Amino acid sequence: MSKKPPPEKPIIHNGLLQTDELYKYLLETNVYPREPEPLKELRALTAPHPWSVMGTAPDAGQMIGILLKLVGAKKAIEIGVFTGYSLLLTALTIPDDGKIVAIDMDRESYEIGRPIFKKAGVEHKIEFIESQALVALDKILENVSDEAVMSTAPDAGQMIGILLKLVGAKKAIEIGVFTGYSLLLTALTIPEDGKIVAIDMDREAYEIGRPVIKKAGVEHKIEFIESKALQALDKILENPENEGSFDFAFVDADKINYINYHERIMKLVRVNGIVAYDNTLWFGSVAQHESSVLDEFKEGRVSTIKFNKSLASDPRIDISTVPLGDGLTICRRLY
Ligand SMILES: C[S@@+](CC[C@H](N)C(=O)[O-])C[C@H]1O[C@@H](n2cnc3c(N)ncnc32)[C@H](O)[C@@H]1O
Repeated sequence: MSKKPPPEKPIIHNGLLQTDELYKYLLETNVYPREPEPLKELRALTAPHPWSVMGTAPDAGQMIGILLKLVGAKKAIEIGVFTGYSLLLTALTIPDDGKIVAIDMDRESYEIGRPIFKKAGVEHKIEFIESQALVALDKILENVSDEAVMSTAPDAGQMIGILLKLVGAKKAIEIGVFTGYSLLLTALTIPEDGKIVAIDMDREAYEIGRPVIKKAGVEHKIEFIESKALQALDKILENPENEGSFDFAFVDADKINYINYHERIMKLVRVNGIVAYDNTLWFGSVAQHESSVLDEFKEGRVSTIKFNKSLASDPRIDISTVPLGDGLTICRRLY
């Protein structure tokens, strides 16, 4: 926008109000006396800009401030930054650990306001993205769906719930927790004095879901182990009392290790107990020719094919692969 020629006539700032006097009255009575110093400074700094009219009007800014407070905003996104009046206002309003993703293709104008954000001590809350907004938004959304795809699919979850009830599971083990969808589902299903050993090397993701687990009143059933799963399983197996002590196991972690997990879990789950493996159809790639598989699925495809083959010929289990979610293979330990 800043590359456009500036307007020939100055534009009057009276918005939809009938007269400049009325607008001036509003600003001088309600807005300027309460406008924080850094915003005043930024407005003054922007005033000589040929496109200063692009800055968010301070009266509208005041309303945005109220809305931010009402929703208790901690994470905000802004499309269209210019020199940053509304951005600074947002940064001044949200808490110290808040975050604003601010998108504008015009870095030059953003740099005008930046020293004031710095001086106001709020620059750490801002992630400026110099980009066309649609491109930036699509990129942000890619990330969200990548993460969302990690969670166990709700239809597979429903089946896990039935299985837990059928085996009367009281003691379960889960490998691959992420934010805890399947973990919470298990915790909600097993009895009050039930126990789940939940293993994941990523505590951060677990902490995202933990408040929900707490609120649901089931946190006492969970023992979270932050560790690489193989190490944690070997440690659990050091105690012979743990052998055959689990009614149910759910595995939803790195595909390359499924074979290794299976050997250990066969020792931990009791005879007649259930083990469910997630993602055993690996986005459909197991039935595709390698040449037509996307690069990011190739490694998982090879591991999954190998794993499925080994389960199919494992005499210690009954198996059934159900096309729920990304493929759920259910095994019952026979001996
Ligand atoms: C698909 S997600 C699990 C999703 C989870 N079941 C749910 O319902 O949201 C996979 C998880 O496995 C964990 N993981 C991957 N490899 C691991 C390993 N070797 N040891 C422990 N955790 C691992 C990742 O940190 C990630 O959180």
